[in-house]
Amino acid sequence: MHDTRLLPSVLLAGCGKMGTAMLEGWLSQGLRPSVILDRHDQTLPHPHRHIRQTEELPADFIPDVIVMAVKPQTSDSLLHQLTRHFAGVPVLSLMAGRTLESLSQHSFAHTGHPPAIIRAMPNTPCALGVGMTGLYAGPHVTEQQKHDCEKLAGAVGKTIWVEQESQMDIVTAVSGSGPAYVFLLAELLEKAGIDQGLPPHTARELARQTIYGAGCLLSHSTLDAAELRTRVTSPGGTTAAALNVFMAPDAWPDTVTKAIQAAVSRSEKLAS
Ligand SMILES: NC(=O)C1=CN([C@@H]2O[C@H](COP(=O)(O)OP(=O)(O)OC[C@H]3O[C@@H](n4cnc5c(N)ncnc54)[C@H](O)[C@@H]3O)[C@@H](O)[C@H]2O)C=CC1
Ligand SMILES: O=C(O)[C@@H]1CCC=N1
Repeated sequence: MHDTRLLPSVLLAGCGKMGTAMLEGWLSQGLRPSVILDRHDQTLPHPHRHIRQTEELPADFIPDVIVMAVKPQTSDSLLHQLTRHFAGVPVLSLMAGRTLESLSQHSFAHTGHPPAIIRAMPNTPCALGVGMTGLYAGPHVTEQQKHDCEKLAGAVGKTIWVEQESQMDIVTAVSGSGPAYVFLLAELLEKAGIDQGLPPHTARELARQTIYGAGCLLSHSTLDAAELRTRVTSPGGTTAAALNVFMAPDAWPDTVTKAIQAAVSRSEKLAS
């Protein structure tokens, strides 16, 4: 009998930046005995096991969910081997851009089972339990399989289901890649503070804590982001002076639109 207080067991294929972020959160919550497959060494608490290649899969192990967290460009042969080995086990694919159609080609074709694939697009704040994961379920997924995948994603942050697969490209561009945009803002704020004459450690502390504090305010407030912005902006004051630069039509509004379009378009290309 499974311990229902624990998260579903996983075969986590790929434990790099994203796989590690999810795994850290899962381990801190309690995970049924799982296997992590990665070429690189991993230190795991008992009873979880690390293997370097599929040939080392323990004979007594059947996961509740196969989690694919390798690069989308290099996943095909691994997916092929794993879905042959674990026929009928659902696949939770974290891979940007890989569509159900392209994943299906490399999965259950040989087993006679229809592919049970759920796509998920998490982000690295999952490591601290404050991630955001968009989810999309394919047609052959049972309610129990959806529930297991949502439990895994929900253990490391918020989850949201999208109704059309094409929307996963937009989720990827907005929240999957999103932390990188915020880290870039932190870098640029820190640099600007130094350029204006602050000591580096002071500029770093100001930039980081400001982004953290603004993120907490957004998370706890029911107000629109625009209203929170307005509450910082005194008429004729310092914020207005900076926002006049940021909000010029060819500045942030245009740049953010173009950047998100570029990410969506890259996600679409990764499908082929
Ligand atoms: N990094 C991020 O913020 C996010 C990444 N993703 C998705 O997660 C996936 C992984 O991305 P990252 O973690 O950034 O990449 P990564 O390169 O850090 O991790 C991939 C891991 O897979 C392992 N690996 C690859 N092929 C293997 C094989 N055949 N056998 C054993 N181990 C193998 C590598 O050793 C590496 O540790 C990608 O598909 C990406 O689209 C999704 C959301 C966010
Ligand atoms: O850059 C990438 O392709 C992955 C997907 C979202 C975040 N990292």
